Amino acid sequence: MDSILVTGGGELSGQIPIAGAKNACLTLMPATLLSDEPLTLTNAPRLSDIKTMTELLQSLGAEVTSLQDGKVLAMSSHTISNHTADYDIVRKMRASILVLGPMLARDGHAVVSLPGGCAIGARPVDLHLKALEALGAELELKDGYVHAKAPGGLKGGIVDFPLVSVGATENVLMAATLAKGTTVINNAAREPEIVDLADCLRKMGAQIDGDGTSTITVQGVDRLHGATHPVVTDRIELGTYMLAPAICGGEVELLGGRLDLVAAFCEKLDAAGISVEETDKGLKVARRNGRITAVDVVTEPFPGFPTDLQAQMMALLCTANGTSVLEEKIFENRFMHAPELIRMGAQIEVHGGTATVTGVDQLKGAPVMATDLRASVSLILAGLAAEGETVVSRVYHLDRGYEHVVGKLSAVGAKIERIKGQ
Ligand SMILES: CC(=O)N[C@H]1[C@@H](OP(=O)(O)OP(=O)(O)OC[C@H]2O[C@@H](n3ccc(=O)[nH]c3=O)[C@H](O)[C@@H]2O)O[C@H](CO)[C@@H](O)[C@@H]1O
Ligand SMILES: C=C(OP(=O)(O)O)C(=O)O
Repeated sequence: MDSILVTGGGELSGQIPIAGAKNACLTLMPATLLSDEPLTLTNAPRLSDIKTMTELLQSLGAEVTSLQDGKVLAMSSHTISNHTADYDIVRKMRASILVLGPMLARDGHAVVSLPGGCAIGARPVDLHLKALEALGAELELKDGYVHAKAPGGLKGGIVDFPLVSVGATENVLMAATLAKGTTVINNAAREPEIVDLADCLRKMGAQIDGDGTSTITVQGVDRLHGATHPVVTDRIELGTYMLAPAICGGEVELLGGRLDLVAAFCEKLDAAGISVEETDKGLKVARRNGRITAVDVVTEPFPGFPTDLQAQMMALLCTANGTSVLEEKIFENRFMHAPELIRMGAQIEVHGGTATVTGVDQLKGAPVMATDLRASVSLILAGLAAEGETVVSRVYHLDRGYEHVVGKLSAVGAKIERIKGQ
């Protein structure tokens, strides 16, 4: 198993290009199942999760061709030849549940394995299922699979989400595009990935209003057609690399970065003493002066501070002046990076969903273990600021969400390399 060796110290300078968003691409790809015409995605990220979604769609009968080194995905789903999403693929990636809504909407039946829990929390899919039931789906849970039917086709309905779910909003939004009549989704997620999905679906002929707000209205249409769509910039990759100069010093420009994607995160960076400037090409980030100032962070659905940047932000706050309190409100077990950061000399106390971080002068390199995607990259960021060498093991988590992490960070002066087979 590969690991990443980071040698700390030294300021960073230069440019890092930001890829298309993993989480947008993973919901745009299943949209191909809604139409018998081709859907082409440009600006796709080159990630193992995208390969997994490719494998899943192919298992359902879709053609998926990766062009231009993986940056373009040409997909076509003339017919869905298999309506069962198998456990062996679904268990690798929770976003697999997103094939349920499209298959059900197009052909009136689908069988999808339940994804099960994961390291950061239980992550049930009850909200996906209830939302589809509101559109007339008949569901049965059997042998670990959701067996879904809509014999006369889905019908528009009112979906009232009791809590904000990105995936459930995406699933029902896709399903509603082909349902008969009008669907209203209340308490919908407002993430940029939802807006990107709605933009793509509109290009395919869907009638959607209100995406980006808490109420989305969908007027069902008889069929969707083909389209070409660029995947939105990855705001989590953007935020992650914004933290590199914040932690190490220096100045780095994030190409393709947009303030509107990371506004709440930038407010916290500002309070911590990090400057963010808009340029023609993206965002330029530098540490204003001296030591980072401690700040408190609460994770929330968009437009709040994203849970997917909490681990990376914690890495920054480990060397801040003062005590920071981080409250994780989305996932019940998303502080697994804390014990690893403690191995590097950080002072962190975790009680339930709250982590209290008291800044230390200097982190020290150590062997550490990645437990999930964002935890992995937080350990790399901490390693960049630490004295000596840090070896991050289990980096397959990282490959799910960061393309060319070693190349991107080396290009701005970081001392980082991938070590094969350790
Ligand atoms: C592929 C993808 O886009 N993943 C993102 C997506 O995950 P995902 O779509 O799975 O996250 P959700 O927004 O659905 O989860 C939010 C909360 O709702 C709960 N919940 C969700 C669904 C459900 O049926 N029942 C239920 O109780 C979850 O356990 C969690 O506590 O949004 C998360 C929150 O921004 C991000 O961290 C993930 O990176
Ligand atoms: C939690 C994440 O992804 P997923 O929902 O695919 O597990 C993430 O991107 O940080």
